[in-house]
Amino acid sequence: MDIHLFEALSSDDGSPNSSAVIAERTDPKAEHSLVARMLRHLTAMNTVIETAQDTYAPTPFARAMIQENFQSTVSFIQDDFQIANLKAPDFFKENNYQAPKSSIDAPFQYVYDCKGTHLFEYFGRQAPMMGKRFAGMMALWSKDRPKWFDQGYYPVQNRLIEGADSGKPFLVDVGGGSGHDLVQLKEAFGDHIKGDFVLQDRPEIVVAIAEKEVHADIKKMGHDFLTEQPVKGARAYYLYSIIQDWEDETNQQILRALIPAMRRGYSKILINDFVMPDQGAHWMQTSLDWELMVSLGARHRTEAEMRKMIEGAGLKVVEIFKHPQSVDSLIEVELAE
Ligand SMILES: C[S@@+](CC[C@H](N)C(=O)[O-])C[C@H]1O[C@@H](n2cnc3c(N)ncnc32)[C@H](O)[C@@H]1O
Repeated sequence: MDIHLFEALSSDDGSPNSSAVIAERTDPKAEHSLVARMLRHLTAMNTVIETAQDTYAPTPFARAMIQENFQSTVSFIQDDFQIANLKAPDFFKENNYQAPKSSIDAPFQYVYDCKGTHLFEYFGRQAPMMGKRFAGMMALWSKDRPKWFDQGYYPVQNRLIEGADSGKPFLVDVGGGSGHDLVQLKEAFGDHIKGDFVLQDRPEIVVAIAEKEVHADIKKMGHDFLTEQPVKGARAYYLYSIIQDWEDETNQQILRALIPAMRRGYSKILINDFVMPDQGAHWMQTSLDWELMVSLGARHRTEAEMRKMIEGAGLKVVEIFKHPQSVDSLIEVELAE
């Protein structure tokens, strides 16, 4: 990425070129023999197609690598995060092989020498561009997987759109990152939904999200979700990949902060998260569970653990929805009786 190899490969609209031509187009310009070796390896990895001897064309994946979110994802995983995985054994050794119990004392903090600072605070205080790369990765993570509002998953029409007051906030994406979810929901339902869409995140993340990335009519708002929700009476408060990031006490604080804003019998909280099965977890769940431990000292929960945590915050689980081709769950929550 540093030498813009994927851009060089995809110039000429992806027509095949020799390694010499591709090397000539890298920026900063890399030595031909280095680029040729990269291309040979990328071919072996099925990222590039060798159409003839020493002649290369990009695959759709290589072309996608030009997009900002793909580049953010690779940079975050490779440059920012991989080091925490590599050093995790040292962290475990120093901590007598105990699993991290706190989100401010995990392998990430060990590596970045920031014990006492949560990953998201670290982004805000010391590394806003790391935070932006992280948000790009989250946007890519949800791409081309079933969306919570797709057919066969959560019945948005019946459960949210019907009965929604026009002119009132429709959905608040709490800790919504780059806003990809709201953008896609808006694209899927268009004018069907009358109320406002609100994207909330930490102020530095909201500032870092470029205007072009979210529709102008999605309101953007810096808000700390540990404090009382300022948007009152929305149809839904949506939490995607939020609950998985924190320990139970903090999650209950996040959920309780929504309660004063909720209208009884009308407002819902929608939690989009992995719910770990009691047996036979999918590798996507187990590997993300590991990443959560390394970066946030956090974990995925089983259904029983989720219910206990949600009910302990003074709320009730109405129903848990799953998509047949996905390992995510959408938990619909309302105020307790
Ligand atoms: C795992 S990401 C999920 C982002 C988004 N929901 C998505 O799925 O792409 C967690 C998000 O929570 C945000 N966040 C962390 N602490 C926060 C706080 N105290 N208040 C508001 N947002 C916060 C982070 O900035 C980040 O965007």
